Amino acid sequence: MLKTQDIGYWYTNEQDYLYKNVDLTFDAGKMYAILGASGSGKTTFLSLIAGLDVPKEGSIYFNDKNVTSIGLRNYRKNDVSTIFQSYNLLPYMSALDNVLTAMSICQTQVNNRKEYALEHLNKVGIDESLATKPVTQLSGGQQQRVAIVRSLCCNHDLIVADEPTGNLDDQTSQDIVSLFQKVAHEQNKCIIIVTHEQDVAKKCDKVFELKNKTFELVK
Ligand SMILES: Nc1ncnc2c1ncn2[C@@H]1O[C@H](COP(=O)(O)OP(=O)(O)OP(=O)(O)O)[C@@H](O)[C@H]1O
Repeated sequence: MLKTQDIGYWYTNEQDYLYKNVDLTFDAGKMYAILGASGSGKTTFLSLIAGLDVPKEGSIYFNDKNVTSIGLRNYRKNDVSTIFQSYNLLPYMSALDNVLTAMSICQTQVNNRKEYALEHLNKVGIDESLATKPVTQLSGGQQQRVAIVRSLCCNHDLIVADEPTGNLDDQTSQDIVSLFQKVAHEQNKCIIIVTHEQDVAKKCDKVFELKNKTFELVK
């Protein structure tokens, strides 16, 4: 589904590159973790595969098409959903409206978008009364769950998530990871998670560790 071919990235000087010649393949129906020390470049890598930035070298292919020929905007709208560390919810809207707005932009094909969104919010413990409050009145962990539901409701084939369980208690974190697992395996999606948590990585089908500027397959 997703392939990186010889990609390299650096911010200011090429000599200070984060990585070079990265050739990785991510398949549909699998959940991946990316581990690595703070500052190693995990978030940067997610922004490349999410089409938010472009590599300095090499190319990224989604279903054998170069994402630059798909067009980054089309790629983000139709193919990939991103869960950001900082949630990036629209603060003046309710949780439900955040999800519905994303579904409308992505043109999610379901019979009743509101019912679908509420059902998915419910699955992660956000009931209708919470879902209709301004999202800024929700706790950090609740907002994180709204951001996760927003990405799942777009029904894109690729979901990338930056520390999606960083703000959640153990039980909620396990529930979210199980939900991701189910979505990957039963709906044939590809899910790529940046995480510091070994427990999360253990539940993934494959794990890459970013170390010494190289991605190593450790599981
Ligand atoms: N916009 C930027 N301009 C210059 N350098 C940057 C920029 N963003 C990140 N960096 C640097 O690039 C390196 C990789 O950052 P990145 O956020 O990708 O790491 P990370 O592995 O996700 O870290 P963490 O686990 O702490 O979130 C860091 O040294 C960071 O300081």
